Amino acid sequence: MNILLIGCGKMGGALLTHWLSGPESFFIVDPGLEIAPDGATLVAGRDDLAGRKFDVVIAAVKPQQIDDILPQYADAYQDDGYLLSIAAGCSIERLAKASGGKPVVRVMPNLPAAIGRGMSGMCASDSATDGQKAHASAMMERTGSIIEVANEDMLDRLTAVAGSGPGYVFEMARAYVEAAIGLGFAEHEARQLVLETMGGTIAMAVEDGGPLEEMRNSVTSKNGTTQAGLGALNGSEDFTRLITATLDAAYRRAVELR
Ligand SMILES: NC(=O)C1=CN([C@@H]2O[C@H](COP(=O)(O)OP(=O)(O)OC[C@H]3O[C@@H](n4cnc5c(N)ncnc54)[C@H](OP(=O)(O)O)[C@@H]3O)[C@@H](O)[C@H]2O)C=CC1
Ligand SMILES: O=C(O)[C@@H]1CCC=N1
Repeated sequence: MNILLIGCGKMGGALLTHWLSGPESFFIVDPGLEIAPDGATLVAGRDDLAGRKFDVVIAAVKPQQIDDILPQYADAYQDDGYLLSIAAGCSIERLAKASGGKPVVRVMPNLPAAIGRGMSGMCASDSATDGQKAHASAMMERTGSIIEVANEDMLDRLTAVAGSGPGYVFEMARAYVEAAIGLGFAEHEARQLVLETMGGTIAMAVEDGGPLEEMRNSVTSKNGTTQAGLGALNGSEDFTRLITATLDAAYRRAVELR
């Protein structure tokens, strides 16, 4: 199976590292790339394809570039080929038009796919076959977990939760480290304390599977240090409101990008 990856930046490149271990042959077009990753073939652009046809074309460029770039490759699909897009927001209708009417599978990955811990969502056009959906899903499973959502609006909501999610988590970790430095730790100590605390806590929550509120309470001694800290963090529910506003803003942006 031949696959053309259009755009091999932060997200496309992260996914590719796991895709390259699969059975497909990868061709990459990205003007910023000088050397192809091991096992892939770099092509300069549309005119460098020598009439080659692809079973899957993957759009991993910015949503704003889709309408300019994808039509250039509209005749590069096999008859039963499909388009897989990871572009935030960009609708199936727009993607189908830009690909010359090909079946479309929209996937929303996230950056921990780089270490095989991605969390993706997927939804497809009515024209996509079960085989095409199963193939896209299997590709994403090589990079972590995937769920199928009922419709595109839910994919845009998933983008706000999981696609952008690592950005919020990195920012929380950054602020947490900054505060630990403020309490007197050296930067490397603060980083270790915070990342091990966050990582260990998340791993425990996943392994336990119980209600997060109960797990939080199991740390919180009456009139103890955690209660004091949580009072400052979310005593008047400001943190809850902030997280809600964060997801709402990201979702609204996904809708604008449709
Ligand atoms: N980053 C993330 O965490 C996530 C991103 N996404 C989606 O992935 C897509 C890519 O985002 P991201 O990887 O962050 O962005 P990047 O800018 O890192 O990647 C886009 C790549 O496309 C290249 N490019 C530009 N023009 C062309 C062209 N004409 N043909 C082929 N390639 C081209 C860019 O090269 P150059 O830099 O030289 O312009 C760049 O390497 C977006 O649609 C985004 O919504 C989805 C989920 C998560
Ligand atoms: O910020 C963005 O638009 C992309 C999509 C999800 C994560 N990064």
